[in-house]
Amino acid sequence: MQTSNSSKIQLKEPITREPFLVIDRVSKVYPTPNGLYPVLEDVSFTVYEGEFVCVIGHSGCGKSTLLNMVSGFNQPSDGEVRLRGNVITKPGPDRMMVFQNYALLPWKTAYENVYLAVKTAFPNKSKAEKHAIVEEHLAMVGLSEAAHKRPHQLSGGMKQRVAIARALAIRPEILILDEPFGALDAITKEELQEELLAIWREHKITVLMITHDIDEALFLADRLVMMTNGPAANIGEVMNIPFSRPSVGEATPAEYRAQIMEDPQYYELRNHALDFLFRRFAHVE
Ligand SMILES: Nc1ncnc2c1ncn2[C@@H]1O[C@H](COP(=O)(O)OP(=O)(O)OP(=O)(O)O)[C@@H](O)[C@H]1O
Repeated sequence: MQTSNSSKIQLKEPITREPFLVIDRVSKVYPTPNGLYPVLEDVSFTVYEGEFVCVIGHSGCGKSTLLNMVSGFNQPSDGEVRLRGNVITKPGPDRMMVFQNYALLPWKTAYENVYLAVKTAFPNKSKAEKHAIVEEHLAMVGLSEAAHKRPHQLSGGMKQRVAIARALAIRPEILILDEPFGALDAITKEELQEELLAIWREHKITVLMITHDIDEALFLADRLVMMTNGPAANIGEVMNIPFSRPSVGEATPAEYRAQIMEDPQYYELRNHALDFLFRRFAHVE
């Protein structure tokens, strides 16, 4: 376990040591009727290519603010965020975000929702190429059969699958997930976690994901970033999650979940994160 975000972190499967996404001394201050409100202060963190990083912290500590600065929807008051060395100043197709509330166009089918994003991102591709990309990504999330349904005809889990397919179809450099499974029932949530892990291990995408669920983070992430409470929140600790994920063909994500849940270390890590959130940085209203 890391006790400082500045110390060297031992990755279990380093894909490259080149920094990929760098959050560099970022602070954010919001103007409010009662004066300036410092949400984040001097936050630094590096994500490596192909990593799956989860961010956890109490409500209002600034997790969405931080991810919105990575997506480019929000700007730091101080410091900068860089992707492959380029400072992020606005949203771009290299960073796709998926939200808790799906954000699908209700009058368009699942297919059309994905197609529209593909058309916007790849205007020079032929119709056949765009069609192939849409089909591939709907199949990736198991939605080929439901391609022609509109959002109101889809369950919450299916809607979130469309949102994930839409984000991945753009082939982003990094997938940014803001509590994507927070609104789903427990069984659907586990199914989607397993699908996301399968997609991650097959396609080796880089993922940055907010969650409120420690078990979700232990199942999915390489590292868990634990935020302190605001105002002026920072990274309190970065937990290295040491479980080696099985390669494709070795074990399914569901079997992997069963394996780690039999490992005593799982409960040590879980208790450590719980202690961080509910004792060391307990939320005081
Ligand atoms: N545009 C804004 N103007 C003023 N204050 C804001 C603005 N956006 C967010 N805040 C405040 O900044 C703080 C952090 O908000 P943020 O949404 O980033 O937190 P969070 O950790 O993602 O919370 P949650 O887990 O509830 O989604 C909160 O106190 C929020 O009220």
